[in-house]
Amino acid sequence: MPEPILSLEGVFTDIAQYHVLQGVDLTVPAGEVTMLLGRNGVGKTTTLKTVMGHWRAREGRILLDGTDIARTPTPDIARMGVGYVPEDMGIFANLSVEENMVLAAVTGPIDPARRDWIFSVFPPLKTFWSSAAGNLSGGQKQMLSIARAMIEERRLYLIDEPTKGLAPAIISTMARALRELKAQGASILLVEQNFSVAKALGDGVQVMDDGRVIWSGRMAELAGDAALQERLMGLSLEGA
Ligand SMILES: Nc1ncnc2c1ncn2[C@@H]1O[C@H](COP(=O)(O)OP(=O)(O)OP(=O)(O)O)[C@@H](O)[C@H]1O
Repeated sequence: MPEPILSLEGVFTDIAQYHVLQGVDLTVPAGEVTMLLGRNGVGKTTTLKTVMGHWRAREGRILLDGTDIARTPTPDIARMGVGYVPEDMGIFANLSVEENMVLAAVTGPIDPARRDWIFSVFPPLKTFWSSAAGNLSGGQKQMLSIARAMIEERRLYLIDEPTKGLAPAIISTMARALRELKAQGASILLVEQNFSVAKALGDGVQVMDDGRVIWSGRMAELAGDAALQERLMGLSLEGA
């Protein structure tokens, strides 16, 4: 198993009076795609937001390549090479696709080679480069959201439900983009409810319930064990 690029150790996060994360322990091995699975409302999004510093852990350690970032400001976490794709996409509707991308590049101007690679992965972003992001289709907005995280090479991507509500052809485009990222050596922590996508992309799996990780292992093991899927998530990956 490769060294972890990210480890959470005993992370507790409160939102208002709610104890949402209740001692999350998880690791993301370098160069792997780690799926974060679990029923609705168990704390997957809160886990990503806590890593990114949008919510602050009350307790616990968040180690990025061994450095504790639990108290690090979010912009510094981004500059340390963590890209975040939020569930609500986080794009600026009134700005053009280009302006959205320029704002997402945290270390300097956009590298033209990187931009051309993104155009090859998501061709509509080239077509609509000067258009307002608010006028894009739902799938194109999701492409822009992922492209914003990809505009600079990151060590770790935190991606929240990138295929939610999308048509199958666009889901394939997303899956291809994530595979290309991985092929470049990036590590990815991915929340994904579409199990055929999860199965196709995931190397490792962490399953959450009630604010904790209740199972971790290899995707091949979970995908091949219907009883385990049922026990962990009340769902079957069979036939997905
Ligand atoms: N801003 C908030 N205020 C109050 N409660 C919140 C807030 N954000 C999340 N929660 C609660 O925290 C719990 C975990 O939410 P979270 O979004 O992390 O779950 P999730 O596993 O990502 O779920 P889903 O799959 O539905 O997105 C839920 O009970 C949710 O209602």
